[in-house]
Amino acid sequence: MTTAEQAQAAEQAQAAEQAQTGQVARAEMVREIYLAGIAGKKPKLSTDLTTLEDAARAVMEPHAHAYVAGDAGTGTTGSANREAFEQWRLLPRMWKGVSERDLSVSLLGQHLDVPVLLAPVAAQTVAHPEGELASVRGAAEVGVPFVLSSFSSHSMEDVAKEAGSQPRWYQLYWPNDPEVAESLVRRVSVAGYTAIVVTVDNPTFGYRPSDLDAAYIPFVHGQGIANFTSDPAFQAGLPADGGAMAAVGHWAKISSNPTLTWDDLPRLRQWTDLPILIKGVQHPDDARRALAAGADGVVVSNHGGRQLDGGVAALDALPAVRAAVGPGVPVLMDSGVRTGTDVVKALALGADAVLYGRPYVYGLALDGQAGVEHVLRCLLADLDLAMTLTGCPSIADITRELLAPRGPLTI
Ligand SMILES: Cc1cc2nc3c(=O)[nH]c(=O)nc-3n(C[C@H](O)[C@H](O)[C@H](O)COP(=O)(O)O)c2cc1C
Ligand SMILES: CCCCCCC(=O)C(=O)O
Repeated sequence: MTTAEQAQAAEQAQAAEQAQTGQVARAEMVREIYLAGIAGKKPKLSTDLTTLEDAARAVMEPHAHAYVAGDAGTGTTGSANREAFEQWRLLPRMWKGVSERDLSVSLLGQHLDVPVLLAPVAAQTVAHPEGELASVRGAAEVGVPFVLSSFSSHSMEDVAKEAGSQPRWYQLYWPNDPEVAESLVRRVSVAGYTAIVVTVDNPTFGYRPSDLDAAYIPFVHGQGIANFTSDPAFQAGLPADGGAMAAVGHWAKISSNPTLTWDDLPRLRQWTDLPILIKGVQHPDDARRALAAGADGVVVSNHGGRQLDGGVAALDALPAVRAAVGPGVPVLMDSGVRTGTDVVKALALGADAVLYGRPYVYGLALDGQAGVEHVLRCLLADLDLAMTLTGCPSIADITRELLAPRGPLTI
């Protein structure tokens, strides 16, 4: 071996050792909340999600809680999302050597410590004054990547400064103004975001009785429009003497875009080299069309049941979408994911990773950054334990064989 080869081998050995140590440290961190509980240390916030949501409801302004919790119409899509997870049971396997678990995945060429990202949630200052700044810090602390909503309360640049080294992605609501759309997209890469998630299930706001009864949506009150008010192309379209209300009015005019078709996607490609995921896909043909139009992957989602009432559960749509796009294409899912075992079920049915939505907003409302961290630690501890108990030392071990439909086994 030459000296150069020896040095390279030593470097590789060191990198492998560091990865191993990092992995073990992560597993310990993930389990911290569980081990603390067993050791008799009471957590500040509940580790039970229903209790946590009740506590959040008690501290949040009623209209803010209505906005976060709200579903479309009679809530049947929201209920279907949860029922779909209940239809499946885990069938664990024993003696699979699970003393160490590796929760990491590789997606779009990026290393993710865990197969969970924070879902884009608009206007987070309704839950806590620090909004997305606290959420992204909490996520970074536990190694969870963040997807920032187009309609965030803080600008993408300000959020980026708080994000640490975890990957951050940007969710795009493609505005009905080409100059603003292009300007936003170009800012995304400059601010260090590493993927764009284009949401397609929102050509208009859903029919949400809780918001209508409370006569409240955050944007009308100037919350959730920071990416626009900080944008030069948006500012150029404002009347000179307009003031804050003019910004809200202009935002309302361009923020939703029912004109879009799949033929528009190549235009986005001209503005960015970043990978593009399409969020809100439910029909397998739409997944195929998204890829044909230039997308790199899809997010199976019904927006947490907030858009269309009476829709299919996202988990029920997932296997057909996976089958349509084939094994190598990134497929994420959200809508109804609440626990570590839900994550295992989604992965077993074809997702590469999940987006986690409302629960972290409840953590944010209860205790800012620490609340988000708490909720994520609970989820990841539960996921780590679920992998241990089902016999999965790595994410690749989570396969369809782990699942059985409710009822007697037919194996
Ligand atoms: C308060 C709230 C605001 C949301 N804002 C956005 C948004 O700006 N962009 C987007 O793509 N999805 C948005 N979503 C949808 C989430 O990204 C995700 O699809 C949904 O929360 C998943 O459902 P779950 O929270 O019930 O699991 C929002 C969801 C909530 C609850
Ligand atoms: C016209 C689209 C408004 C979307 C608001 C943010 C969102 O996705 C949600 O509340 O859900």
